[in-house]
Amino acid sequence: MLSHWNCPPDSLHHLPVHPLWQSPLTIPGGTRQSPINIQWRDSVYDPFLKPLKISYDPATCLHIWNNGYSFLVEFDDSTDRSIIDGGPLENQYRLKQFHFHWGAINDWGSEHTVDCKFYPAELHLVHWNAVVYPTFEEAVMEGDGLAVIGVFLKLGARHEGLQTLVDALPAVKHKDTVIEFDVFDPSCLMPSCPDYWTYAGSLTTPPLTESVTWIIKKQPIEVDEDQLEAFRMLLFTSDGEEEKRMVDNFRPLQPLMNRTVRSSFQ
Ligand SMILES: CCc1cc2c(cc1OS(N)(=O)=O)CC[C@@H]1[C@@H]2CC[C@]2(C)[C@@H](O)CC[C@@H]12
Ligand SMILES: [Zn+2]
Repeated sequence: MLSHWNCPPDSLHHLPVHPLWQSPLTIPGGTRQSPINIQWRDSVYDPFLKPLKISYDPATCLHIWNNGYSFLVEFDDSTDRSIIDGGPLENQYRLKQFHFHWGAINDWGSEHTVDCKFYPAELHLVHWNAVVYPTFEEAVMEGDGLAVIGVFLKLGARHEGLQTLVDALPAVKHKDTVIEFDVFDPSCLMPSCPDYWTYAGSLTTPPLTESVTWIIKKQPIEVDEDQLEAFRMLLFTSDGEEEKRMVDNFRPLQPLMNRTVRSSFQ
């Protein structure tokens, strides 16, 4: 029996459901929810898709914030110094923040799957359409408001660029802690291969708005076990509360409905 999002029922493991998702999992009338399973053979090559252009200024990095759901590395988005352009996008989009989703163990953790395969973690770089909308909060509510680049993390060699971020994580162990983090170039987290899938979707955390053009890189980046363990020692809980490890902070797969996933590669 294939579930409505065409992945076989999760017979081996009963995937954990984060408390945030124990409430109603669906948005009434939602037709373009995320994450989804990307069935490689069903994706459609689109020769008109352009290469994705990424230009980030490391000096726009501001701080790391544990918001009780993930840790966000936030950027100064008051100018067009860190932007993406091209790809499936009509405008350039400004980098606002990046964050990750991961599992308690390496068998799962990513939000998107490829042919029903989970990766241990997934990086999201959140950008907004400052050409058309005056603020990020307004762009969050619009169909072409956001563009999120997704990069899968797989277990392998230590990622030197990620290590500077990993070394800072103990300082944001608890929910609502923030530390200054003022130089970081997220381009170092991009895989070398330019290939990507793209589809129209949503935020995977509240407000779950259907405002995201997703750009999912085909090639994962490699990180080592110690780096994944560093993510898992963060807490969902504030200082003084009973400790709950920040793990399994990914939303369950959502139905594809009437959508096509396009690929930039054949
Ligand atoms: C980490 C998952 C996360 C948090 C947030 C967004 C997006 C997020 O990840 S995801 N997977 O791209 O959906 C976009 C909306 C953001 C929110 C962080 C908190 C806010 C910035 C609010 O203060 C106002 C808009 C909110
Ligand atoms: Zn995310």
